[in-house]
Amino acid sequence: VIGTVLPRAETFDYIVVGGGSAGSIIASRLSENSHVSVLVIEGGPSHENEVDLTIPYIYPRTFHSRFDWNFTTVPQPNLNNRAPIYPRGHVLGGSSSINGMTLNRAPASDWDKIASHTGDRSFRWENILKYIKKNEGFNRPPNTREYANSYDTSVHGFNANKIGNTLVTDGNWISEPSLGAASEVGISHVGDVNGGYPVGISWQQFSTKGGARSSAATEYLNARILKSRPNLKVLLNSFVTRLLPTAGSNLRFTTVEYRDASGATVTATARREVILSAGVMATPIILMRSGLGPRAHLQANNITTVLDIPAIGQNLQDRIGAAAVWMVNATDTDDDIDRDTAVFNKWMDQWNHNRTGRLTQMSYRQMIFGRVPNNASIFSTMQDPSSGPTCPHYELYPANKWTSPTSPRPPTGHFVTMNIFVSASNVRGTVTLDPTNPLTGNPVIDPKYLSSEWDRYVMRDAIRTSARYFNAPSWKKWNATPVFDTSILNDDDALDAWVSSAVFGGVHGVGTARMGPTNSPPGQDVVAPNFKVKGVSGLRIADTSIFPFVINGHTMGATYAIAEKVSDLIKSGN
Ligand SMILES: Cc1cc2nc3c(=O)[nH]c(=O)nc-3n(C[C@H](O)[C@H](O)[C@H](O)COP(=O)(O)OP(=O)(O)OC[C@H]3O[C@@H](n4cnc5c(N)ncnc54)[C@H](O)[C@@H]3O)c2cc1C
Repeated sequence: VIGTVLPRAETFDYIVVGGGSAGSIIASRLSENSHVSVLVIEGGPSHENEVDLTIPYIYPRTFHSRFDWNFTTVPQPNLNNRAPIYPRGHVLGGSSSINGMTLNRAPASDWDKIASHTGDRSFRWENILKYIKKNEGFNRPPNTREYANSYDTSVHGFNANKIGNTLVTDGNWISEPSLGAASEVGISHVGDVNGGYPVGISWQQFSTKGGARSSAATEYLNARILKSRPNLKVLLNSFVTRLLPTAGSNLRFTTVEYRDASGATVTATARREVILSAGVMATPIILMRSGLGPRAHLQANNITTVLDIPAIGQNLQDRIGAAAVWMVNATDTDDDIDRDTAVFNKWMDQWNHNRTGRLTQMSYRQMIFGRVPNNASIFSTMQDPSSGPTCPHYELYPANKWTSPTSPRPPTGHFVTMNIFVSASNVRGTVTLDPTNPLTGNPVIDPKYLSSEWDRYVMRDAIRTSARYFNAPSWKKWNATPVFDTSILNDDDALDAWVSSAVFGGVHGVGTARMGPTNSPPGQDVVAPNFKVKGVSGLRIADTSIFPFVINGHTMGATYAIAEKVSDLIKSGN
């Protein structure tokens, strides 16, 4: 059942706040039991029949659209005071409906680190894998060239009605120099990026199915499911302002206040629990508006503190990216798809005809995860913040076209862009209330990008590695030529200055309602390993905000895994 306004008398066992990547899965799993009633309150519209959310290649059209909350960060001093965009999905399926569809899981050692941090072994890689598989429908695209050692079936799930995970194995021109150059500069081949040990070069996997986006909404809250479950209701275009203590106890948070699609401010109360899944930005904001958060900050915004939880809105971690562009003499890059309508229309016709061709995926074929060398000078002053020797410090992601968002594409020429991400960042930023409008204003996002020497060091090392890769023999045939001044590579200060101008921010934020051990001191962490908010009752959080530290890969897959896990916990009465 889908709607925009709720009949007042209706009550539910569970209310899920935010029908996003995690929320869609949780609502769907809980309502598998027809005796349990579930309400989802989602701020955005439906994903159904929206072409920009369906055709993988054109996904950037969703930025700045009605499907994006359109957040920006505060000006970042280390980015020449630029304030990058911080896109978040404002639609059923949340960010999984607008994201780039790169399907990674955190490396095995990240999960093991979460387990040791929380004291809960069920987060260990070998234990979380069952939730990863439960969520997945792995498939190879049909009729494409098979590359040796490009996937490992033992780490995948094969569930037809779950998130499609499609391996890229097509022989686009870029694959040969990409794999060849990696091997020439000593980057090892990884049989499956999602096998838990991603350091090296591997074939990309995308959350697509049959040439179209496969999201938490398309698989878990699609029209078929919504129609067949009278016990599941989804309210769209309904903005949750805060949670209210439920009558009888000021520490039981099972009442949700929201502004419905008619503009009325109303409440709904769950008989059992509220699950807050509004994402890394909105979850801490909703908690703070509810009187849960750092006391001084709440006071400054005229909000009465119900429980002082200093960790809320703190510990924001992300993976920033920068784009370094190289010109090539190949003619089969994706640049012409973007700048020549006739070329785009040709591929569009093919997609419309049978959902095949270039628009079924993004401009990526391989991805490289790397580490700075063990003997790097940075380790004399700084501890390695990564989760261990098999955890990446950075990611290199070559795109078969010009993708730099900080400089416009030239009208002619063909390009390869190396997207460079810092993975194991040790920067921690904040998300706070808008002091001019604490109840409905946008989150004030300060990720403190590049504020640590570690992040700057990793960025430099990654860029230099990418230059070695493009200078390797396999790229000679394609005459790979940098579009930036390579003299910066020999000068740390010049490289830092280039990075400041080229970084485009992050989209993999975590940590603003972080999970900690059951018995950690009050306020240090927000949720316990069972996802329950510490110190209050009736409330769990399940979304990217709970991860205690940066996920060293793209975050969607890890979010799906915890959504499956929390659903299981709730269903089994834990
Ligand atoms: C542009 C972009 C590209 C990305 N690319 C990739 C990628 O290629 N691979 C990858 O793994 N990860 C990617 N990510 C990151 C990944 O998508 C997110 O980390 C993940 O989906 C977050 O899941 P979530 O459940 O925490 O939040 P979301 O999926 O964002 O869900 C939150 C939901 O809550 C709703 N909501 C928020 N506030 C309110 C409110 N006040 N009232 C009611 N509803 C509310 C939102 O509308 C949304 O539906 C990308 C993200 C973006 C934005």
